[in-house]
Amino acid sequence: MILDLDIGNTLSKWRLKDSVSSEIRSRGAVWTREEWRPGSDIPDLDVVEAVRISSVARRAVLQDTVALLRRRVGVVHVARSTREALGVTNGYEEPSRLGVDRWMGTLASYHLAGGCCSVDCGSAITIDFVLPGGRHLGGYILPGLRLMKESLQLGTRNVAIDPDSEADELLAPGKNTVEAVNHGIYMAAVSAVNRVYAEVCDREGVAMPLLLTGGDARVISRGMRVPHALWPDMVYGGLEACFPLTSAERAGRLSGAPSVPPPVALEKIRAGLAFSMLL
Ligand SMILES: Nc1ncnc2c1ncn2[C@@H]1O[C@H](COP(=O)(O)OP(=O)(O)O)[C@@H](O)[C@H]1O
Ligand SMILES: CC(C)(COP(=O)(O)O)[C@@H](O)C(=O)NCCC(=O)O
Ligand SMILES: [K+]
Repeated sequence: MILDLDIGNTLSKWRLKDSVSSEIRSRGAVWTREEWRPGSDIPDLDVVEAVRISSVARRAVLQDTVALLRRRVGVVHVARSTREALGVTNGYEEPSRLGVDRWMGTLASYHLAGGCCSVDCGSAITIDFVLPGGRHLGGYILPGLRLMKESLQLGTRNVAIDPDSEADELLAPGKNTVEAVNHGIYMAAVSAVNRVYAEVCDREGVAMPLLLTGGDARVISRGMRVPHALWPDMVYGGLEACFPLTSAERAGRLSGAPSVPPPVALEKIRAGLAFSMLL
């Protein structure tokens, strides 16, 4: 079995993948914290031959996790943000500073769709662009839904937005504090992603496929005005592409990769942008 770990600021996600069949056997998540407890937090390491890790948690968390895993597992791959990988050149002045989850998501999205926009709706919402040809432009970081809500300190933090709510309802004026907060942060996140996508496509003169991942991807997806695909395993996809271990991965097939709808024509994106400026 292969153990894949995606350690984010809020949740540490894991999944077990069969190294022969490439099937996902199990998955789970625990709150990101200082210490991992094998058995309760992560599955039985006796069945694991190799581990791949993407972590944006504090350095000490990663170091301890790697030390623990190296004692038990023969192969441990730790992903890093590099200047270039898989045909993509990192747009950061200091490439190693780009969050490795963004780098993994970007590499996976480019592998699947070519030039694209990849959005990760987690603790933070990150929006990254790669042009056709592989030049990563850099991106945008804004607070995620939960962080925005917590920062208001109105005692609404534990009332999550139902991911099945209709976008129309979430965009309507709230009639109590919980609603007003939930609808406000939703409006902030969704309009930022829609606007950033349109602005960058306009600026670069190319309509790019759009891919979303992260804990809040499903609800944000409902408010998106342009065609896009959801890819819950996008970060894992980057790990698969960087450290291929199964025959499917070596053939370039990434788990759970969605079919990506073609973007709308650039003229339409520009018309939408021009319209929003007039209001
Ligand atoms: N069941 C859930 N538990 C925790 N967070 C959730 C859950 N469902 C949705 N979320 C949202 O997803 C975010 C965490 O998503 P995730 O992509 O795992 O973030 P990160 O990679 O930053 O840890 C939270 O900030 C919260 O807004
Ligand atoms: C921006 C992030 C905090 C997002 O983390 P997440 O929401 O996935 O937990 C993470 O990618 C990170 O720590 N990045 C380093 C800074 C940067 O990318 O510029
Ligand atoms: K994120």
